Amino acid sequence: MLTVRAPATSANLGSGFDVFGVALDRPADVVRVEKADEISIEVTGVGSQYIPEDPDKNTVGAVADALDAPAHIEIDKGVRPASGLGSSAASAAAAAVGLNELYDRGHSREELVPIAAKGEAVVSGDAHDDNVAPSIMGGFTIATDDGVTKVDADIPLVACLPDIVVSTRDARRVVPESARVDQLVETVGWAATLTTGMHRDDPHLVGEGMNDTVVTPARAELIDGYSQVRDAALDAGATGVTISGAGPTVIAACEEGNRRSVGTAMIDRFNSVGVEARVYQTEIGRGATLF
Ligand SMILES: Nc1ncnc2c1ncn2[C@@H]1O[C@H](COP(=O)(O)OP(=O)(O)OP(=O)(O)O)[C@@H](O)[C@H]1O
Ligand SMILES: N[C@@H](CCO)C(=O)O
Repeated sequence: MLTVRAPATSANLGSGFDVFGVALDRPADVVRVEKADEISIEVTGVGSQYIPEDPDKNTVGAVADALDAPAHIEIDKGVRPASGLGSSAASAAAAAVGLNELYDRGHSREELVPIAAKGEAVVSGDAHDDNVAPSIMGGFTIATDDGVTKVDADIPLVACLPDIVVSTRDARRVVPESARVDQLVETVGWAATLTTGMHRDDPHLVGEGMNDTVVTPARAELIDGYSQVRDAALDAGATGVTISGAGPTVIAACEEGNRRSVGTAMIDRFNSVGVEARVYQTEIGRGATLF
């Protein structure tokens, strides 16, 4: 039996819709894989009551199929489903790394990204790579059809998860079908600024690059209190704030010493609009770890 820990991730980061992602130091899923004649799945942990054990409906089933690697797969969820923290991707990433090793398939970490993304297609109808790439490879990742570029970056982050459920499938329905040229121009500027910030470990450039006038405003409507929470985080010293993945988690970049005050401000503001929330004081972390 092999054990793999794969981290939560935050996709998009505002200006990088379906492209940018970061691995978070915490929380994480822990997945155990053991060779078997057919695929079977057991799920425990946070939100496990909402996660199907049917291999056709769980992200890890699609990964085992793609690797032709039948196994008994135990998933201990640390990442709540429908959180915007890449919950479905963390399990898929862990399964891809574990089954690749168990069956000695010889794929590189980068080659495992599109394989793990097949699991994402099962739950959201779309095989986007922006959560599985950082969960497998760690750091800040730029995932395109041409492959994954990874930057090891050190940026303090606060992820605030409200007690609201937003499925990726629903959040993709509100994404606008088109954008104006002036919006494309500003998005390119922000994306370039964010990428430079990651290279320089500069939370101010990263925060500025987390802006977005195309997808985030449409999705903000799905999260009660989003704009108030964003303002509160910025007032408390966050350098940038946006929706994490498809939401409802709200993610803030900040300086090392500001994580606690930013997190407290975000929770308080969600509470003030009647929404319970919890906070992860975290940072950009490593990819899936095999034990
Ligand atoms: N192994 C798994 N872990 C978590 N959710 C799973 C898994 N397999 C299937 N699902 C289903 O996927 C859905 C959650 O995935 P979804 O992409 O909506 O959330 P997320 O992964 O937290 O968000 P995001 O991709 O925005 O970060 C739930 O309906 C859940 O039942
Ligand atoms: N890029 C994806 C991430 C969520 O899985 C989205 O925002 O829909």
